[in-house]
Amino acid sequence: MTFPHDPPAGAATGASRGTVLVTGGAGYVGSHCCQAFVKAGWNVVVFDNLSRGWRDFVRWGPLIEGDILDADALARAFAEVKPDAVAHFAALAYVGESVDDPGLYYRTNACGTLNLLEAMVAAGVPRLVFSSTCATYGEPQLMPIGEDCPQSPVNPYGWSKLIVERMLADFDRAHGLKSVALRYFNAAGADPGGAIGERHAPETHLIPLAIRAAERGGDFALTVFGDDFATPDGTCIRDYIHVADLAEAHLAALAYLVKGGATTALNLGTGQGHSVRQVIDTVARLAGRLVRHSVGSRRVGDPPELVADPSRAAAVLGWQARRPGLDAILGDALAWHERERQRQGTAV
Ligand SMILES: NC(=O)c1ccc[n+]([C@@H]2O[C@H](COP(=O)([O-])OP(=O)(O)OC[C@H]3O[C@@H](n4cnc5c(N)ncnc54)[C@H](O)[C@@H]3O)[C@@H](O)[C@H]2O)c1
Ligand SMILES: O=c1ccn([C@@H]2O[C@H](COP(=O)(O)OP(=O)(O)O[C@H]3O[C@H](CO)[C@@H](O)[C@H](O)[C@H]3O)[C@@H](O)[C@H]2O)c(=O)[nH]1
Repeated sequence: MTFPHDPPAGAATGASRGTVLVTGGAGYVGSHCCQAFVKAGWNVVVFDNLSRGWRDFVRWGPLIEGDILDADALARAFAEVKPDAVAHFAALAYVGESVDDPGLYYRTNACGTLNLLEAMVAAGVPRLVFSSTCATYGEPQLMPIGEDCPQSPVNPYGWSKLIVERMLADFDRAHGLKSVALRYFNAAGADPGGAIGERHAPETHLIPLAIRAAERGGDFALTVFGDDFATPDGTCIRDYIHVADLAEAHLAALAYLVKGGATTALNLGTGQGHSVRQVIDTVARLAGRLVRHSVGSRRVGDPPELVADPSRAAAVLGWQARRPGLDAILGDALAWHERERQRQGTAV
């Protein structure tokens, strides 16, 4: 495989580091990464079908409206953009939906990514940063979770991402395509500058829903999915990682690949776990309002605790979360949701 689009030696120190094609760049994590890439001197072009993304989140480069299931559209995008690297966020990411409609998830996340990898090989683009997930670990017994923990997903979403990790190893062996699979724990928070934030429709994630319960008072109540887990307060524990920290890790991963780094997979988390109750209490304290909630039954497939050991990402990328702790994450999330509420003129 030849790599006609390699940036010239020294490009990394010049005005532009090159161009990143960002699939899923109109979504939550992808848009924050576009912002960080451009700030660091990369050009970005977003490739997104807007099925779950937002046109107003595409602010740092042009949008090519296209589907990763459309191999011809991908080929055209590579011919036009000639990217130096790809950051691949485009995927479907609702665990429950993946259980109900596994075909949709294997098609989009696995077949779509296969199309992307084949387009990269055909176009000679040698490096990829991929959004993987801690859902590939399933329900590990030992905390914190290191990268060598056995990967045994418990839902089709997790399997669809693990299959891609397998593809990445094979595409490196066969074609020399180098990649970093970043296994995020729970992405959370919003751009500290307030330009963009977490917007999913429908919204199923804990933090936006807890904020909605605080903002809407009597109108909406959060359901806590179980308080009988074997955790200190009975509710599930997750490792919430600020989306701006995720963006910095993506930048570090690009730099690592540009320097010739080997294909690898890394956890992105803070190493600290927080329970659902801690999230609710912190939102209530920061918002100065009650978070109306009731306790419901467990959600199928929710492990009691998922906390990262992020030490390998520190060693390989020189990265660590700079905004750990719920106050920083929830403070930025609250500020963004307040802006959204004002923008829409209604509660979100
Ligand atoms: N949010 C999290 O906590 C989290 C955690 C671990 C991993 N991830 C992964 O990170 C990535 C981004 O997650 P997110 O929360 O920003 O999701 P998101 O839904 O906000 O963004 C996904 C983007 O991909 C686009 N997309 C979906 N299918 C597409 C297709 N067939 N062709 C082109 N574009 C398509 C959507 O329109 C959307 O803009 C996903 O791959 C997800 O699996 C997210
Ligand atoms: O209405 C709600 C929503 C969530 N939770 C709980 O809150 C925690 C976090 O849930 P959520 O915000 O839905 O995130 P996850 O289900 O953990 O999934 C996210 O984090 C995963 C990695 O952990 C990623 O793979 C997924 O893409 C991403 O959506 C879990 O314990 C849920 O049981 C509730 O109690 N009530």
